[in-house]
Amino acid sequence: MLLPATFPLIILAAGIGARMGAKQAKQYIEINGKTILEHTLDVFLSHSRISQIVVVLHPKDDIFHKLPIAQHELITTIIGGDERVDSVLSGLKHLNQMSNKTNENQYVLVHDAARPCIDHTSISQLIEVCENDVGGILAIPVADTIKQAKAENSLIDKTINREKLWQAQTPQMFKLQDLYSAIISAQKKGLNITDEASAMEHSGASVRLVLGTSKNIKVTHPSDLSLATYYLADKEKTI
Ligand SMILES: Nc1ccn([C@@H]2O[C@H](COP(=O)(O)OP(=O)(O)OP(=O)(O)O)[C@@H](O)[C@H]2O)c(=O)n1
Ligand SMILES: C[C@](O)(CO)[C@H](O)COP(=O)(O)O
Repeated sequence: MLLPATFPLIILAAGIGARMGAKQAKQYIEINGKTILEHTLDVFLSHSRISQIVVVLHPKDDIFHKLPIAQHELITTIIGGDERVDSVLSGLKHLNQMSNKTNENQYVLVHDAARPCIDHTSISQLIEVCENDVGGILAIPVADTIKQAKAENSLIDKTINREKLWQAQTPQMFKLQDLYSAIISAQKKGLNITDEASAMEHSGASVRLVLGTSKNIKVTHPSDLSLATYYLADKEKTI
């Protein structure tokens, strides 16, 4: 019987967490005795379909290599860039260099270190939908009424029909070569690429939306920490 395929993962941990405003980058804030980055890595290291993890770090990071998890055999580290998309490119280039022969069908998953509440079921569902497809992302339908502001920003221009609106999450999964080409081409056109899917969309690809959960928050502002703490404690109870 054929074993299910396994895939490399890029974990983006090169941000500075400006909106969090903590002393250290937000991925190193401790929740329930572990850093946010360790929580995130633990979920993927214990998932049977992840073959290796490239952790993308800030050039001035002097914390990661002091953590015991840095010694894990599936983990390698590299240095990221100024913007999130530059860090993704660093990860993709590294994986390309590591593989002996270029495999056009090699998929890769990309995930924000700042999303520690990701769960095994969501990862499995994303992989099952995407592994023989163009690729896709975890996302959830927008739950609130959405307003568009006028130029002045504090007056409502109109209410947007939210029927087709989804909030993008990570992980996102695409073929490595397709994603690399899509990002390079989007950058040449000067497009603002805030996630992997947007680069793929600009390349004309039909990207799949895979239903995630609202627990997979991106820890961005100080107020997100209590919610992440609650979700992570809840997750540990169920393991
Ligand atoms: N140059 C960058 C910028 C961001 N990230 C990573 O991308 C994820 C999502 O980005 P965001 O939440 O914006 O993180 P920060 O850039 O750290 O936060 P801020 O924008 O508030 O500074 C995070 O895990 C972050 O570490 C990265 O690897 N490289
Ligand atoms: C990729 C992402 O997590 C999707 O929601 C998000 O776009 C990245 O965060 P940023 O704050 O826009 O850098």
